[in-house]
This record gives sequence, structure tokens and C-alpha cells, in this order.
Amino acid sequence: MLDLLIIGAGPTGLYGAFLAGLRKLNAAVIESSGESGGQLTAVYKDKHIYDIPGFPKITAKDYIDGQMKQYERFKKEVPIYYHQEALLIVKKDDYFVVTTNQTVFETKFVIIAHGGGGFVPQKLKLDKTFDNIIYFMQDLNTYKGKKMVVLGGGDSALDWALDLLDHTPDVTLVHRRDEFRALEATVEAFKQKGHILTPYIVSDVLGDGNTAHKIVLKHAKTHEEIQIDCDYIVVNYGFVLSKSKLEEWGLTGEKGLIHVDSTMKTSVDGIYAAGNGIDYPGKIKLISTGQGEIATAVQSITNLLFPDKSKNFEHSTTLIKD
Ligand SMILES: Cc1cc2nc3c(=O)[nH]c(=O)nc-3n(C[C@H](O)[C@H](O)[C@H](O)COP(=O)(O)OP(=O)(O)OC[C@H]3O[C@@H](n4cnc5c(N)ncnc54)[C@H](O)[C@@H]3O)c2cc1C
Repeated sequence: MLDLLIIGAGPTGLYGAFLAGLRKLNAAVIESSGESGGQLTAVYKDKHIYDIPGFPKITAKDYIDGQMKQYERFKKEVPIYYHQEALLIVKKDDYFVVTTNQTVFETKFVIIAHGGGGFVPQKLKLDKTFDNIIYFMQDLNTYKGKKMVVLGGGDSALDWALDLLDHTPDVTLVHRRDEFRALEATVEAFKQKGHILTPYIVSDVLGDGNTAHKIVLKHAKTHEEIQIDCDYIVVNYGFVLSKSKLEEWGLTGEKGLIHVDSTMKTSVDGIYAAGNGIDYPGKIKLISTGQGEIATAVQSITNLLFPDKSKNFEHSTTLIKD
């Protein structure tokens, strides 16, 4: 029987794993994908983050690598099991049975750090599928010298289009309106070297087999059609939240977000939550706030498991000797 099972290995869950190790809890983490890092790994690996305390500027990948290095000290005591999606959480007498797509865990406490339950990119509506229509860019070197078409008008679309210009001169940004939601400065920076087409709507994609070669665009006002050659089409129409498991897990919340109290306890005794998937008055969705929340959750659980120990709270400077 585990003391604690953490659901999700994003920046919140990973920090929770480290703290559970530090507090000597018999804990484990389950992660539905094959990698840790949550949104930082899945959505913006190569982007710089500027608001993590102690790091004036760091890429999302380097930050998660750092978190993994910090966690590794406790990897035997607090293993991370990948490709394990939490499906059901059922309360037995004084413990929980968490059923995943692969197995079953028994645990005294649960922390949900699932980032809101998974988000999926808004898809480009087409009758056919092509392998070179992509929704995430992992390694920008893949696009060196390629003809890139980026779809979208928000900050991420413009950021990606700008980042691509460091790897290829042939970047076309297509947006259905003349106005952009992205910052004006970013749009201006892109215009210096990139090509913008507005107001255009995608009317078709032409290709052989699974590879798209041309994108057909229709002018939103004149309806005139043009075709552009492409090696990759990068779609950035934003994300939609996949169905939250909030109700299935019997938790109180709203719009898929779990309500917690000041100890990060949910409406069910023994289940705590932290990170992007929770809500309370004043909640902001940042890496740093999620990590603060899981520190509170791990400590709240430690206090319940070991009431005597909690009277003498010890810092890492005391607990780690090497
Ligand atoms: C483009 C972009 C830029 C951003 N820039 C910044 C920034 O500059 N500064 C900042 O502070 N924040 C930034 N953020 C926000 C930041 O990424 C989030 O606040 C952070 O990722 C939240 O971490 P989390 O661990 O709570 O959730 P997530 O990162 O979403 O991680 C949740 C993890 O749980 C897993 N999971 C989900 N459901 C299950 C399940 N049922 N079973 C098992 N595992 C599950 C997921 O696969 C995922 O790995 C940005 C976000 C985006 C999209």
C-alpha cells in the first residue's frame, strides 16, 4: 500500500515527487504520456520561460531536464510509471483504489496534478489526413530549409513562425483576419523576414498519399483562391480541453477545474490537487504557483501520516546531507 500516489508528471507533479522523496513517503507517480514535463514538453519545449524564480531565461526543455535531475535522487523511492492514465479513483474504507489503463494502485492519499485532464489541439477541418500537417513542433532543426506554412493569429502561432525563421527563410503565416490576437511587436518582428497572408481561409490541402504538397487558400472577402507550396503545415488554432474526469472521480469543481481548500484538499478527504487543474479564489496558472500548491499538499499529507514529525518541520538543508 502506497502512502501517496501523484497523478501527472508535469512541472507540478515532478516537484511533488521530489518533495515526497524528501519527506520519506512511500509514493509513486503515474503519467499518461511517455514523457515527463506536461505542457512544457508537449507544447513549447524550445521556447524560453522568463518567470521561474532563479532562472532569468531558460528553455522549457532545460527546465524539465533540471527538475528530472533534482528528482533523480529519489527515483527508487518514488518511481514514475509512464503510459499509465488514471481512469478511476474509488474510496475504500481508509484508502483509495486508483485504476489506470494498465493496473491498479492502492494508496492512502492521492494528489491530482493532471493539469486539467489533458488538452487537445483544435484540428484543421479536412476530409483527409496528411502526416506533414502538424500541431506540435518538437525539434526545430527538422524544419531546416523547409517551406513552412503556419496557420493561426495568436501569440503561439506568431512565436512559432518567428522561431522557424531561425531555421528556414521560407515561412508563410496565414490568418483568417487582418487583425492579430498576438502582440503587435511580435507581428512586426515576423514581418521583417516572414511572409503574411490575410484574410485567408484554408479551403483545401493537396498532396500525394499521406504527404501534403500544396495548401489552397480562399480570400475571406473576394473569395479568390491561391495555392502555396509547402513541406509542412503547422496548425495553431489553440487547444480544447478534453473531457474532465472531475465528476467521474466524485470531486466538486467547475468547468473541469477541481475546487480545493487552503491545504489543497479537494471535496473528498484524502484526495488533494495542485497545478493547472485546480481552482480557488485568486488562482493563477503558472509553473511556480502549481509547485507551491503541491508543496502545501505534500506537507498537509505528511502532517496527517506522521503527526509527531510534523511538529518539527525540517528544511532540505537539514534533510539532505551530501
Ligand atoms: C505556450 C505556453 C506557454 C507558457 N508559458 C509559461 C510561462 O512562461 N511561465 C509559466 O509559469 N507558465 C507558462 N505556461 C503555463 C504552464 O505550462 C502551466 O502552468 C504548467 O504546465 C502547469 O503544470 P501542471 O503540472 O499543473 O500541468 P501540465 O503541465 O498540464 O501537466 C499535467 C500532466 O498530467 C498528465 N495527465 C493528465 N491526465 C492524466 C491522467 N488521467 N493520468 C495520468 N497522467 C495524466 C499529462 O499528460 C501531463 O503530463 C505556458 C503554457 C503554454 C501552453
